[in-house]
Amino acid sequence: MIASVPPADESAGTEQLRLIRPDDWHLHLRDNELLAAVLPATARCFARAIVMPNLKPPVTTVAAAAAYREWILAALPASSDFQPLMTLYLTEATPVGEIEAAVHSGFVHGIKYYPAGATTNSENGVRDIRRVYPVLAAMEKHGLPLLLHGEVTDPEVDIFDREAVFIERILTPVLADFPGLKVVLEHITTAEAADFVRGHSQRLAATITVHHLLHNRNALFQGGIRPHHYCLPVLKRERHRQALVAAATSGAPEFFLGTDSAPHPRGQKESACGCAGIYSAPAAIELYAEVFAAANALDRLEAFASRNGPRFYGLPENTDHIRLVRRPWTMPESLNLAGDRLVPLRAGESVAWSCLPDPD
Ligand SMILES: NC(=O)N[C@@H](CC(=O)O)C(=O)O
Ligand SMILES: [Zn+2]
Ligand SMILES: [Zn+2]
Repeated sequence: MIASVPPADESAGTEQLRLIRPDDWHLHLRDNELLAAVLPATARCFARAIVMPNLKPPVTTVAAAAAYREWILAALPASSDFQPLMTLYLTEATPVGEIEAAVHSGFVHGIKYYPAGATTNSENGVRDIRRVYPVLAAMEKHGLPLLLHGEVTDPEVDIFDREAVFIERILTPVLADFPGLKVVLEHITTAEAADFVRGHSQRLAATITVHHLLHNRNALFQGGIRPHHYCLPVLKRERHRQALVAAATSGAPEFFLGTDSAPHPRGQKESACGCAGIYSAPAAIELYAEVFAAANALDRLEAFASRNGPRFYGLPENTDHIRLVRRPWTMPESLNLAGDRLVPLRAGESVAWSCLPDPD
């Protein structure tokens, strides 16, 4: 929880923004102590979140997603009406019948594709996309979106090119073979990805994280190695960051907010082989506001954060609001986690905006 948000200041002149309450269309909530530690940070501002299924073991069935959903609901603060939107982890053994069950469940909103070995807990992911073609056909038929971690794992491909090569080798053929399939290219990191998504906007969308909007790859090596800025897909060069800011702040409906907030205990980040993932939830909407303010596009933040996502997923917009006030506060150096600590994005530094509930 954020202890350091100052009390509301009604003084004239403080810049304020009222937004339809936003949603997070790409989130890692984890389980056990981590779930309890991180859930309030998201629920304080976001109404809903697409919850990623890369637990150990992965959430591969509707029954497992139902149990995980109950677990999340039970871990919420009593006053919260936050809604987890569940996903299933696609494996080469996922039966077509699971897709029908997912559609009928009413709480599964997408199927997550991890190329095996591409990222955290992706060992059970897909090695050969052709093996899941019958499942993709069922998703196309039922209108259930495919959510992609869009990086190839071919060790011959440079890590900075893995997203662009994924678009060429996997995404392009999948879109051609399943012309009615709805697809989200998750956490895009390159100008090429933004251009590609723009060119297929009827049925292809993309989430954009706040860390890819704020930072380029220099942030990984600022005065020394910075494990808390390591995530996948890895941060790219400045021209890509600028292209992502242009896409997010354009208001175009195919781009929407997905934090990819991905907490790992400090001990697993500050390590000789540290985990990939940036924990951004404690200041997510506030940091997006910084990005939009810097681009002179605060009037487009509501489209990106609150309207484009529900429209793509076929869900209603939220009816309540939040208030963002330009009032700085300091993010703690680290946050509580049973037996360890969590180091959030912007640790020990100032965040320009504060998020408050709207009184209405
Ligand atoms: N983004 C990351 O760097 N890590 C994510 C997995 C993912 O979204 O690829 C995680 O679960 O830790
Ligand atoms: Zn991913
Ligand atoms: Zn993720």
